[in-house]
Amino acid sequence: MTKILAFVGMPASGKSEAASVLRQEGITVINMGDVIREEVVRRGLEPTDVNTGGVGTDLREKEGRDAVAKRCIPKIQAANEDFIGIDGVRSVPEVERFKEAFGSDFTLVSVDSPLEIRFERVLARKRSDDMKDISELKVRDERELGWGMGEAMEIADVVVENNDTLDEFRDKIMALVK
Ligand SMILES: Nc1ncnc2c1ncn2[C@@H]1O[C@H](COP(=O)(O)OP(=O)(O)OP(=O)(O)O)[C@@H](O)[C@H]1O
Repeated sequence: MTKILAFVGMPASGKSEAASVLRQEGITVINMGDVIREEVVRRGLEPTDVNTGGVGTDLREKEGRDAVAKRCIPKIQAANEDFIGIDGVRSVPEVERFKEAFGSDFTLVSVDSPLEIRFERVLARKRSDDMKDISELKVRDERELGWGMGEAMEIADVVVENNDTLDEFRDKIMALVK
């Protein structure tokens, strides 16, 4: 059976950093956002932020709130690997779908970091779609919480705090992998 480590967390909490620790260990990481980007391409649309958001909403409306998880499951099964990472869990129905498919081999990890620290990191990473003001990060937090991410974080199997150095955080993720 495939063991799965899936990450959930607020914007800029450190999910990509956690995923990169897995990748460095040679573990395949499936990004749930990529599933939506694939559907954008399949529909012949440009991969803009608006189109990705629209297709994500449309998929959830037509195929249920666990739509993206449902599309990830065959990918995980086809990969036929011992260990897989998942970046981008956003709601309880997704967690339920994964638990139904993989049982106790599925471990949900909540990456926790306070707003102020996340905002400092956002300023430092200079990503094109990032916010310039802490109030914009709060708006993004609210949007994610509106999709049920808070509840998904509450049912996580493990909580990893990321409010110290990057090295310390990477060590914690490495310990989980081991
Ligand atoms: N402990 C840390 N110390 C310093 N910088 C960190 C730490 N953890 C993460 N970062 C940096 O903070 C930024 C945000 O982290 P990351 O991109 O991993 O978050 P994310 O949860 O994937 O964000 P999003 O959901 O917005 O895509 C990145 O530039 C990352 O390198």
